[in-house]
This record gives sequence, C-alpha cells and structure tokens, in this order.
Amino acid sequence: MRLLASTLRIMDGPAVDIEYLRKRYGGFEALAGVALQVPRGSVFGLLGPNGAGKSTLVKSLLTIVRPSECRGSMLGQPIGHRKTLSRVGYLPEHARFPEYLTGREVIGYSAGLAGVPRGTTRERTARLLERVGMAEWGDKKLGTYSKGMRQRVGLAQALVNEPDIVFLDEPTDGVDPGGRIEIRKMIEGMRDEGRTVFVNSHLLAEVEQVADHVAILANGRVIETGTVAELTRRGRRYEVRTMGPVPPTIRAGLEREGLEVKGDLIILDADDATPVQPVIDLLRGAGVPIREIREAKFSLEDIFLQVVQGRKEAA
Ligand SMILES: Nc1ncnc2c1ncn2[C@@H]1O[C@H](COP(=O)(O)OP(=O)(O)OP(=O)(O)O)[C@@H](O)[C@H]1O
Repeated sequence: MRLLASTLRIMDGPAVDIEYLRKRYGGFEALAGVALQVPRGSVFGLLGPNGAGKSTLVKSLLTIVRPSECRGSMLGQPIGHRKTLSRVGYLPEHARFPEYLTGREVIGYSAGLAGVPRGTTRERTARLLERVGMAEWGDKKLGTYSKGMRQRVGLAQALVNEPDIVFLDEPTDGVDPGGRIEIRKMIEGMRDEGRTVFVNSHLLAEVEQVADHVAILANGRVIETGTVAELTRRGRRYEVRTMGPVPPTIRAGLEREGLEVKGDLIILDADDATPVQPVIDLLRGAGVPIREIREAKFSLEDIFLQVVQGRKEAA
C-alpha cells in the first residue's frame, strides 16, 4: 500500500520545490538564497545547527514569516497559495497550547482552525488520540501532561486535517528516549499513509533512522543534500592497524601515496576495499604484523560535523 501511495505521489512531482528563497530580518540574512526539493511521500530531514535558518525556512513556506524573495511551489501550487495551506499540517517548535485545555479540546480547536467539518471532528479527534497513544488521557488537562504527552497531542493536532504534507519542527525536543522512539514510529506511520513528512531537527542520529532524504543547512545556505545513504557513503574509509607503530620507512612510503598514518593506524579514504590490498601486501612483505582491518562507516553526525566544521574553518 505504501509503495502504491508513494508511487502515485511521486508521479505528481516534488511536494516542495524551492527554487530560490531568501529571508532578511532587518540587516541579517537568515536564508541566503536556498534551493531545495522534497520528494512526495518521503520523510525529509532538514538538519542544521541552532540558528541555521531551519524554522525560518518552514515558516516561510507556511506564510508565518514573509520571505524577502521566494520562487517555488508546494503541492503543485506557488509557495504562499492560501488554499494549499489547508492541505498542510504543522507542529511548531516549542509548541505551547493552553494548559487549561484537554488534549481532546486542543485537537478539536485545531480542527476548527483547519476547517474540518464539525460532524467529522469528534470521530477524528478520538481516532487521533488513539493513534498517538493518548486515548485515556484525552479528557485530562494539558497542565497534567508530561512533555512527551504534549508532543503526542501536538502531533495529533498536526494531522487533524489529514494533510498531504506535515511540517514537524524539532518534534522530539525535550522528549525522553522511549518517547522519541514512539514519535519516530508515528512519523513512519505518516509516511506509510502516503504523506510527506518534513522534519526540522538537530538530532542527527534520530533523523538518520527515519529520513529518506536530508539537507544540511548552515548560515542560511544548503551545504549538502541527498539521501541518507548517499551522504554517509561519501565519507567511507578503511582502517588498517598494525602490531606496534608503522615502521618509519613504510610510513614514509604510504604518506607519499597520500595515505594518513597515525602510530599503528593507516587510514585510506576509499569507496571499496580495492586500495587496501596493496597496503596489506606491503606490510606483509616488510614483515609488519597486522592486528585489524576494518571499514569505518560514517554516521550522519560525522558527515554533519565534517561539512559544518569544514565551512567554519574555510570562513
Ligand atoms: N523574528 C526574527 N527577527 C530577527 N532575527 C530572527 C528572527 N527569527 C529568527 N531570527 C534569526 O534568524 C536566524 C535563523 O533562525 P531560525 O530560528 O530560523 O534558526 P533554526 O535553524 O531554526 O535554529 P533553532 O534550531 O535554534 O531554532 C537566527 O540567527 C535567529 O536569531
């Protein structure tokens, strides 16, 4: 079912296609000409350090902030098209709903704002409370909820209009590990229904587990974009460890070939193990015992640190 739903949606073109987005707050450029595509039916992770411009980007798409310059489309309509916004769900960062409302009332209130017909609201609210594991808490006030429970209600209200695309700004912020796993499952569930899910996050390990596509934003610019597999493959390397430090003559030869040697560790940046073979031959030929050979996999966090750090150093 998921395959069929996502195939149909991909045929419609990207869910979000930002050709050019710039936002200045006074003299400060928060988004410096961003281009970005979000495939339909995917979970898309927008990553970046604090202040990178992630929330500004989402708020620009939702017309909560007015972009300085914007070209592109969302769900096939120009960005900012009012009617299209009724097909969108949103959980803001640090969402705060009134403490005196119950979870059911918060969802009902959002349903009203989203123009959900009254006759449908009751049944839909009950279904959403069930879905986010809050059925038994629906009639208790938010003031009595934990942070994780509030986020669940926040997710439920974001789905109340059965949106085609859902924007979740830091959805697991302040939620404990168990709650985060639950939220991740809910995000996967949204995708399985064929919705596009746009997640803003600085929690890279988490995004790595759930996102199909990611973009890394820093200082208002997209600096990397691709599937999680593409990004993490890019930094693959192999490590060979010898028993004791690599002898100086061997070391000099390896360094001449552009390899990095640190004590007993030889590092090869390579997509596959082919270049490792001559190194093994060289060590064996010189009688240097090998302790370990391993493929070092990079996480999204490693890639993120490399690109963000790399840019800081270059600046
Ligand atoms: N209303 C505003 N007026 C002036 N500057 C703003 C405003 N909103 C955001 N900024 C600035 O724009 C930059 C980007 O902010 P934004 O909230 O979009 O970043 P972010 O990536 O979502 O970060 P965080 O994860 O910390 O929320 C920051 O430097 C922020 O201080």
